Amino acid sequence: MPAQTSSDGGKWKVALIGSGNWGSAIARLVGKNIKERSDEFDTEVKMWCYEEDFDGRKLTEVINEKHENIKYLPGIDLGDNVVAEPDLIKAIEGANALIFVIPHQFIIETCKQLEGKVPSNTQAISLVKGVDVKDGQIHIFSEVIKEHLDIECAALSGANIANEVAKEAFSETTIGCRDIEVAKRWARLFETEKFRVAVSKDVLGVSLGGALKNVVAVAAGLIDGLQWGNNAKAAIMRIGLLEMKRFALEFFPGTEPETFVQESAGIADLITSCLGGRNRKCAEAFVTTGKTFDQLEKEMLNGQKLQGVQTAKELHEFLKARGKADNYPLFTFVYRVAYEGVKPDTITAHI
Ligand SMILES: NC(=O)C1=CN([C@@H]2O[C@H](COP(=O)(O)OP(=O)(O)OC[C@H]3O[C@@H](n4cnc5c(N)ncnc54)[C@H](O)[C@@H]3O)[C@@H](O)[C@H]2O)C=CC1
Ligand SMILES: O=C(CO)COP(=O)(O)O
Repeated sequence: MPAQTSSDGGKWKVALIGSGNWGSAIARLVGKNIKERSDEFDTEVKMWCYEEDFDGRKLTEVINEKHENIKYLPGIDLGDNVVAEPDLIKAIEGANALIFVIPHQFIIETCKQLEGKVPSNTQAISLVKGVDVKDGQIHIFSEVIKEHLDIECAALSGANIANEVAKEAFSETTIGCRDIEVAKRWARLFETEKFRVAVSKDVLGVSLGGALKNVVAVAAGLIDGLQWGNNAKAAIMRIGLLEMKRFALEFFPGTEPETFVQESAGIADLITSCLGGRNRKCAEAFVTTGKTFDQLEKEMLNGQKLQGVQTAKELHEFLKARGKADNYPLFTFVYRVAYEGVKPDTITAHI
């Protein structure tokens, strides 16, 4: 069969920037898919790893020997066409399709290292859940990546707990991409029978659903820690979803409100994160142990990163500068609990 072409023509050579819990699960999924679609994708997938020692050895060496990320996704075979690479520039060499999948706090420093080194016909997609707040401005990471590297950048987000996707349990996701041909090609790269992809033009809504739900998931975890039960948690999800949508529409004109209620990147991600995510888990322990979020991240996540608490801080900085913190009471409450010692059990007086 001849190679399929898309708006940029020819085969895509894919590289992943990131190799954490979600990064590794996605590397496995993409690596497996690519083997079956070698007519339009190069079969080898380079996966950039932020190098570290693990049991006295380099983590990348162990990943490449065992085909398993024993630290961030233990027990899952990544496949022999996924190759870990500690050098960022080598990892993207020859690639024309970049998947960004690192914790949001590291995106800017990583993009800076890539500036001027990425050919202009490269396509990118951000799987990062978070927002960038700087100098009173707020941006989604697709925009940040586009700005730094001068390339197009789509977004993928959904109800996608990494360990479940890695085990091939059924999930849905949403790709936000303005160019429909490119969107379809990203969908062919990611879609499997068990990982169902919907395509939308709403890059903003897709990105903001993933970023903002992390803050709501922290609130849901506080409710679990307080043992207030399911009615209370459902209320937090409902109030949180409305706050997410309102924030997106107020500060990101052009966001499609339907994305929040119709797409996996909206309500479904909110639900799965409030039931089973890391933000939820650590927030529950915050109440039951009295430890700080920094301590809990270190003790409970084995190197994985919390996104919701830092996002609450970034949103607060942005909203406070505009005198609008009180208009977003749930986001503001999470910030105050994490950083100002406000007691979780006062939530009903705040929201
Ligand atoms: N884990 C999950 O279930 C899901 C995560 N996401 C999102 O995907 C993004 C990436 O998450 P994960 O892959 O789970 O990461 P993770 O939470 O497992 O983070 C650990 C990764 O960060 C890397 N890291 C540490 N310091 C770094 C630095 N200075 N520069 C670059 N990398 C560094 C580590 O080497 C490791 O690969 C996040 O925004 C997250 O919200 C999205 C869907 C599901
Ligand atoms: O984004 C996620 C699921 O879609 C994972 O959320 P956590 O970071 O809270 O684990």
